[in-house]
Amino acid sequence: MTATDASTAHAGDSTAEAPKPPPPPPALISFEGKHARNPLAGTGFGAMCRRLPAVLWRTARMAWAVDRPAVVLLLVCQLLTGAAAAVVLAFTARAMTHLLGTGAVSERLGAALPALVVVATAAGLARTGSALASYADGRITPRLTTEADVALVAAVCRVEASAYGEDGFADRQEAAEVGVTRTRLMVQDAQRFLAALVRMIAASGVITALHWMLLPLLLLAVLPAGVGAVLSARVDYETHYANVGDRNVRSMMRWWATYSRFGDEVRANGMTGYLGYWYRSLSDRIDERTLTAAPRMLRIALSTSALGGLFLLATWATLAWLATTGRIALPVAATAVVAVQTTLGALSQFVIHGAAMFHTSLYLADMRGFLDAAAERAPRRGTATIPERVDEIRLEEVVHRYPGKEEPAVDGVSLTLRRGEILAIVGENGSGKSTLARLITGVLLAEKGRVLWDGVDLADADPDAVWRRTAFVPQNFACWPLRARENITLGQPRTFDDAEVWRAVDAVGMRDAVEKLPRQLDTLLAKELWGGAELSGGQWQRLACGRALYRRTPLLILDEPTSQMDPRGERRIFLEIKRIAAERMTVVVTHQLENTRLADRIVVLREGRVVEQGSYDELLAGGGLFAELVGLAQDR
Ligand SMILES: Nc1ncnc2c1ncn2[C@@H]1O[C@H](COP(=O)(O)OP(=O)(O)OP(=O)(O)O)[C@@H](O)[C@H]1O
Repeated sequence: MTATDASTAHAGDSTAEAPKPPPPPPALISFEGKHARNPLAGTGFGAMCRRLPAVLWRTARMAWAVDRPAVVLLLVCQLLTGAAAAVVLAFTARAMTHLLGTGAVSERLGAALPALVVVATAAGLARTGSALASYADGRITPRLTTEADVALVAAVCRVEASAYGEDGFADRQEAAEVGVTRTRLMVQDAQRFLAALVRMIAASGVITALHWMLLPLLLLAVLPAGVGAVLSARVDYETHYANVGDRNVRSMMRWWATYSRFGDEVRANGMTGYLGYWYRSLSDRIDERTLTAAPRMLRIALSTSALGGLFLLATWATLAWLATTGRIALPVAATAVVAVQTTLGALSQFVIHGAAMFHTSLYLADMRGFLDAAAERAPRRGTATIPERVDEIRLEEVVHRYPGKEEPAVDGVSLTLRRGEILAIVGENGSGKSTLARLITGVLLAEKGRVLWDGVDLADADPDAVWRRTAFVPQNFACWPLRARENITLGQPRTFDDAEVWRAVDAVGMRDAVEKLPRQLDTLLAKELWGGAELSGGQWQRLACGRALYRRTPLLILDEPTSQMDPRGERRIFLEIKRIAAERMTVVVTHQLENTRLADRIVVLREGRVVEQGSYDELLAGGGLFAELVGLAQDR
């Protein structure tokens, strides 16, 4: 995917008189990756129809997995409704024969009565069956949607971190999200399609018994509507597909623009107007594509309706001809009128719901495709386990290049970290520090070279075993909308009481702040939630450090852990790191070079390579990049 700013104008002059450039419209997003191939491109009508049995089968399997009794109830009800429809039609015909026959009215009514009773009973059964089928659908659908949603979230959480950087991954995820919301229509569509199918078979049998010519004509009358519905679904999906990228960026922007955490930036920088303009411009662009499709939809609807109407006219004309030429008796002709209406209704429902199923299946295919793609990107590294106590991490000529980048972010780094050691990683912005931290933890795998934990290559190790032994504070940590307790334990408590949690809270100097929360450790840390509370930026960072300390793992790795902290908090964290260092390997990435005094060794990165390493004093005396950076920091 490429994004190009439609305008690169800059506001150069802030005086009121000077002309200002207009606000730039949203970036144009165009697909160039292989994922951009519309799955419908080159698919013919026949191929589209052949999808239906597969969709039905998959729906049935998914529904069966969530609620078997409801599926059985649904199927039984469909059969019952269909059979009842056939009985209604057949006995209506019988009643008609009596009612339109010869003899006194009372005699004719009397003769027709048994058939009318059967019609009423069957109609009642059909209604009951239909209500029960809706009930079964109501039981299956919410759980089916939840299953799909949970599967999607789990799949995304499981993929290798490198997948996020793949071209189009986020757009495919967005398309899959639409698939999840469409899951709610899946059972309904399938149920209505099946109901119409059963009714159609029943009605076709009855109408064929009246005269063989009627059914083919009715089929011809309905077929254009079916073709039209499928073609319209195709156009609708094409529009949806063209809008995926824009919709994705719009929903991202919507979140950033409306999230309270970023509200100050939006207001105090006067961004509200631009955000509103941007949002509307992008929405207009999406609408424009949708509106472009409208005339195509109209053409399809008009032409297929006209064709269908012609065939329907032919059906009625044939019926009139059969009756007037005496080829069928008058009572049979009257029954045929009812039968034609019923069969027409059943056939129309059949094609309309068939098309709806096809339509839904397109979105579900996106979801399925994404889940398959995510499964392919799940870690497949091997099953080698890591010892409980890790004594050494060794990097051998490690190289990592992000997708689409010319230069590697980490370029041939070799270093060894031993238990009890504190390693500081420093360097200018973009020199590869965070990437190196991600490689040490195995969140990223080396493209070349090896990362060995006690001799086990992370490329062959079970990632869960590695991450059970890791405590990582990334540069961009999350402010979880969980209780304060879970923000420390991350839902992985080590003890049954809170003693360890308070110990971690104390270690980062947060006891006062947590005790002042309305429900202490039970307080939800999200002020948007009822009863929730908010922390300051530095307090959040202290909490993030607290959870890493709580884990007590062989590797503690902190990427800019104190950038928002006051000097007291910063000192406290570093003293704690030093205090517990003997039991583990510690890596600290920092721009606060004074803090590196506590490290046993400092590694200086430049353009992904280690250019210096040694103790604080050695590097300062060396007069290299480190000494220069320290000088710049002191010169501020
Ligand atoms: N997810 C990513 N996808 C693509 N490129 C990335 C990604 N993360 C980082 N990079 C690139 O890799 C290089 C190294 O980035 P890295 O974040 O490791 O630097 P850093 O030394 O931690 O920088 P800083 O001091 O600003 O945090 C940079 O050129 C950056 O643009």
